[in-house]
Amino acid sequence: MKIGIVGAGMVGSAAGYAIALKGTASKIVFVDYNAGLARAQAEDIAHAVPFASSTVVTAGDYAELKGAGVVILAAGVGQKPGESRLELLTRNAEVFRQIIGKVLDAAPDAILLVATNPVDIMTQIATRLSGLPPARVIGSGTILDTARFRHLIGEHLGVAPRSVHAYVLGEHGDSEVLCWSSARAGTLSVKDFAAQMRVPLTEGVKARIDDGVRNAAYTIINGKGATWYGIGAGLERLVRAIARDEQTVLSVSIVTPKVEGVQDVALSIPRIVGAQGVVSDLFPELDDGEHEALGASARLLKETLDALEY
Ligand SMILES: NC(=O)C1=CN([C@@H]2O[C@H](COP(=O)(O)OP(=O)(O)OC[C@H]3O[C@@H](n4cnc5c(N)ncnc54)[C@H](O)[C@@H]3O)[C@@H](O)[C@H]2O)C=CC1
Ligand SMILES: CC(=O)C(=O)O
Repeated sequence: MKIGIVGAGMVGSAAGYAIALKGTASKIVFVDYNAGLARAQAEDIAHAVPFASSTVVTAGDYAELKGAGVVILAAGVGQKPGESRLELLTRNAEVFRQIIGKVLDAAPDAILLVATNPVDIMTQIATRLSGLPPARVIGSGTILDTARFRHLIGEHLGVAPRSVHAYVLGEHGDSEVLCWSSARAGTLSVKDFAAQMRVPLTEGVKARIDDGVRNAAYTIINGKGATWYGIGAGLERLVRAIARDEQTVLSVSIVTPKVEGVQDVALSIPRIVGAQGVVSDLFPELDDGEHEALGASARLLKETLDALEY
């Protein structure tokens, strides 16, 4: 499958690098209004390919996206230290106004994968601007937060993160909901796993993990200016699920008819992803506190979108 990546900065290039190393795509095309940057990223990543796969990596104008099965949207500004994702909205909504039409003119059949922040609202904007069905405009949503959650649970319990089955729901942002009530390690609830392994899983430990997940972006941005490896790998995972029609469960954001009483809001819940995009939503079982927090997250996203004139 041919993949387009619009926005050849840190996130776009990390996604391209992960896709090229894994050989997930036959071809990658970078597009950026900084054409020199797009060419440089493509050339640099192409030099990694002989070690790993046979992916062809190039750069070009929007017309070069013709035939792409997936186009990743990673164009726009990122957070400065201390800035929230929601504060990027006005600037990045303008970027999407400039690029979505051009992407669709060249690649009308592509599934759009949105990474630009605030990713849930940008996904809703991309859905409206493109006129595509919600199932084909997928925000990376909490795919990254879910990975962070699994990493920290695995580290604490002494088990591989791939054996941890736990999800972060709602906004990819400050109001996200760590779903402890259904978190499992292997076949056990994390509570029972911790008891069997004699590892404490106190409210204090949970609060530390919550803080580590919720504030990871702020911490990393303070240290190196931006985050890119985690989301680059997450975007590759999503492309793979689509390219190979995997029917894999991933926590991603699409416009959803109703969540906790809030209508038409883009946020993350676990969903099945395959060649047609999102195939099904899987509403998880939640405890009362998680229901309430997911409702608050949905209302925040909806109100923020409604306040934006576009
Ligand atoms: N969804 C997620 O989990 C994550 C999302 N992000 C978000 O991804 C976005 C990109 O972040 P970075 O790659 O670090 O930023 P960056 O500044 O390194 O790259 C952004 C690129 O977009 C390009 N661009 C800007 N406006 C454009 C336009 N109108 N047309 C074409 N290209 C345009 C710029 O030239 C630049 O190369 C940000 O909004 C950031 O917050 C970052 C990390 C994780
Ligand atoms: C920047 C961002 O959204 C993240 O790393 O979670």
